[in-house]
Amino acid sequence: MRIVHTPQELGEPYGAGPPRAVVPTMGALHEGHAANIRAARALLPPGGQVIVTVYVNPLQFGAGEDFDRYPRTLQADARVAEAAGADVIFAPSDALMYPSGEPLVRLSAGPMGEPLEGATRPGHFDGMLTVVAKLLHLTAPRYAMFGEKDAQQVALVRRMVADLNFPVEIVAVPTVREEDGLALSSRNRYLNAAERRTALALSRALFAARDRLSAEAALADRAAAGRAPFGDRAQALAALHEERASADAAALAAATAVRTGSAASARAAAHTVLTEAAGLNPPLDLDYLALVDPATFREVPDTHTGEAIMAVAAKVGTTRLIDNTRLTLGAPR
Ligand SMILES: Nc1ncnc2c1ncn2[C@@H]1O[C@H](COP(=O)(O)OP(=O)(O)OP(=O)(O)O)[C@@H](O)[C@H]1O
Ligand SMILES: CC(C)(CO)[C@@H](O)C(=O)[O-]
Ligand code: BAL
Repeated sequence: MRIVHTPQELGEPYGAGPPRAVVPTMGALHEGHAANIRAARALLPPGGQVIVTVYVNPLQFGAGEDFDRYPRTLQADARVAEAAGADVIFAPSDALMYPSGEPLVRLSAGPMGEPLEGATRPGHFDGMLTVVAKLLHLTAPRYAMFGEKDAQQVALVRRMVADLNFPVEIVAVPTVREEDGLALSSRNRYLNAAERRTALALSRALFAARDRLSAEAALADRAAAGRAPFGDRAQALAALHEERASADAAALAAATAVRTGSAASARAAAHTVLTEAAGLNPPLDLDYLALVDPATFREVPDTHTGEAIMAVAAKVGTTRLIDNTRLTLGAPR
């Protein structure tokens, strides 16, 4: 495996050589990145080239964010990339990426870039799309891999290549998690042990929403099959092994108005976990919990049925983390 710094060193330019798959990263590689690299390898025919880009893009960081302290670990990254099956790391310089300094012309993410990450990090997605466009020009891949952990990012990249006719297929890779559920992230290395315990609330909130929906669906199926109903709603969810049921049984018992499989139900389950984590030491400082339409990243109404993305962002100490999961909201029963 080679580390190169210019597009010329990548070999045949602009699609003339064997097909390429690119994995754009900011380095500090972990198993999540490795999954992207393995997925890239699996897509290519023999002789194809897997390129991992490593570039900490100043344009997508706001003032006061962690650009300066972001981990830069190129030699260790090379070992992870090679073990996962990459052929080359492309680590461009600032001078190559931004030859005239801060670019006067840049891409605009538009309305899908405004909520959630876009609201907390103004300009982040314009900077991200601008660098991704440049990396795609420089590497000329057939495929480009992006993690579902950054759900709004991959949705925006898909729109960019569709709206601007980029000749590349965007491939989304499922989120890799630690055994206890924490989504792998380069920023996890900022966490001490106590902060890491608090940070677990992000994934636990998402799982609580998912479990609530599946417990409610099972409950409705049971009723539809004519089997005896449980004593009350809380008892029913507990019997169906919903993780949170015992902790918020009272709230559930009172929540008779909550429709089976509804957005409100999912939001309530997640908020129970996040509220509890706000009282931990150190506390979880919630930025947002959102249940959004995957096509717009706008909040879905309580009447929404079908696919939705539940996304969460929070700070623990000085570290800001994000996570998300896909949920299917049921029709009213
Ligand atoms: N746990 C994960 N599973 C799968 N893909 C991931 C995971 N974490 C990051 N990725 C993907 O790897 C690519 C590069 O991400 P990046 O280098 O920013 O790493 P990161 O771990 O997300 O870091 P950060 O801490 O900055 O969020 C992105 O497409 C991202 O979605
Ligand atoms: C896609 C990306 C490499 C662009 O800088 C970055 O946003 C990331 O690491 O997700
Ligand atoms: N993982 C997305 C890149 C960023 O946080 O800037």
